[in-house]
Amino acid sequence: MSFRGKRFLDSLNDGRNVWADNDRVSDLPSHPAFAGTLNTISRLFDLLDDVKVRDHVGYPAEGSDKYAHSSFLVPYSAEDLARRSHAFSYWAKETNGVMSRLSDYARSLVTGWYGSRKQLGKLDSKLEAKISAYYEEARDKDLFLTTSLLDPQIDRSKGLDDQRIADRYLHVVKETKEGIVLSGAKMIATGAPYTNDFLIFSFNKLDARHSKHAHAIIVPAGSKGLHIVCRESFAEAGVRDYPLSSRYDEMDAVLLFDEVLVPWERVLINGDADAVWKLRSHVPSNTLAFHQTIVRFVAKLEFVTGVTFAVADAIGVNGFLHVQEKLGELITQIDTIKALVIASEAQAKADPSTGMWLPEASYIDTARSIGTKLYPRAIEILQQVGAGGFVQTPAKMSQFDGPLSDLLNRYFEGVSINAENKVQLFKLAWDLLGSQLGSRHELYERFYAGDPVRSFANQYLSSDKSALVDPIWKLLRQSR
Ligand SMILES: Cc1cc2nc3c(=O)[nH]c(=O)nc-3n(C[C@H](O)[C@H](O)[C@H](O)COP(=O)(O)OP(=O)(O)OC[C@H]3O[C@@H](n4cnc5c(N)ncnc54)[C@H](O)[C@@H]3O)c2cc1C
Repeated sequence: MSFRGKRFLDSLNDGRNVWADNDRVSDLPSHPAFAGTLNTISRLFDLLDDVKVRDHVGYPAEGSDKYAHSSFLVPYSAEDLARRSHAFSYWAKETNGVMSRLSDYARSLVTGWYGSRKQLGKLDSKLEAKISAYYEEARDKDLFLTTSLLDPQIDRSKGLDDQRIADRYLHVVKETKEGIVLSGAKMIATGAPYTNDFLIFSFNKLDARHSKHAHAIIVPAGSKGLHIVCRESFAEAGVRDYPLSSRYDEMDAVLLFDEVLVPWERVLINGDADAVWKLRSHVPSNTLAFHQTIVRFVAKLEFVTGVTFAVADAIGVNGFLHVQEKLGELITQIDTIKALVIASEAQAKADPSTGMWLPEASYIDTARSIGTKLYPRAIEILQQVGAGGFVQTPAKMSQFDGPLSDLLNRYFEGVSINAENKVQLFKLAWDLLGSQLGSRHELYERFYAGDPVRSFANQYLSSDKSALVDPIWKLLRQSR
């Protein structure tokens, strides 16, 4: 292992409270729930130390003598944007598109803030300096970052005027010389157990009177009083039977704050609901981050398509017309998202206020919204093509070395694929569509970008309606 992967793993030993079941995990890299995923991430970090591949994922950072991940590159040209896009794609393909939150999303948000620091600095007198210092630290130390923006689902019909809700949503309990002290919960944070810092602010617009809940903060994962409560792990299955779960379980967690002190240098905004909303809805930084989400989505669709094609070949169903229709549909999915990535990059332009070279946001929004429907459909097609084959497998690959070996080799073979390879393929497909990890991914693609219902509705609300409706009235006027 080279320098960066090891430094990343060492950085996790910071006293953080990661809870897996009832155990507080003392050594993440050796714990079966995290070992496989951490091995994957540290390998990705090491790519930046490898002179043969580092240009695929990094760039020589200004003011620093070494490469930084391209998610930290502030784009001022089409070349810069292409470099960012290539890095997102490269990392995503390294995990077969399955890992979505490899920190390049949250890093991009910080990069967008940094590129807009002068404009955002108007929100608070100390914000520009705080953003600059944090960006440089995160870039130069390869910090792994994630976001946690939503509040716990207690009673969505009530808001912060309800005391039960106000007490449980993350809020400031006191201010001290050192910083602000917060209690309450946030959900969900993907990658939480192994992040270095959490970017935390409210996803929803808050009313000015809810100032105790209005903050934008960067919280170190090792903060005293912060509990990272993980969902059930999917990673403990063996690599031969669950090739994805064992390597790529990103882990999701709820964050419980029990009087956590966040030092002032990490408090970007405190008590100002309007300023928090301006940061949260800041188009240039969101655009840089959302761009990552659609680039990595192409890699995921390609992977599902590859698996589905292989399954169709393995059992000889690829000649049936309705199967071909479905396999063709998968290609249209890839091309749809790819085309939106290309369109967003081709129509990129300099942002008038920051000078950053930003991809066209409307195509990115469309790809994110439509992706919530494409992914479940891709998985449905995989199910339709492989049908009962996904459960016609022995429990363990190791049974090929056991007493039934000869019979398994005879009865599990496919068109021109031996039994062992075919079962391995179907187990991979099951891990994608039917395992706990597979189900989590369908949920993820439906919701990671926010509530899809409100996302589609927002596209309508923010659209240029007159450009579409005026021609209708013009035609009708001409028809009178
Ligand atoms: C696997 C996974 C990983 C995630 N990782 C992250 C992460 O790393 N960081 C992060 O910040 N977030 C993450 N999220 C959270 C994600 O952003 C939210 O799930 C999403 O925004 C929806 O919010 P919710 O889950 O609270 O659903 P809710 O908002 O509670 O919605 C539940 C249902 O109620 C409806 N509903 C609720 N309120 C309203 C309303 N006011 N108007 C109309 N309809 C309403 C919704 O349409 C939906 O049908 C993750 C989610 C998943 C599933």
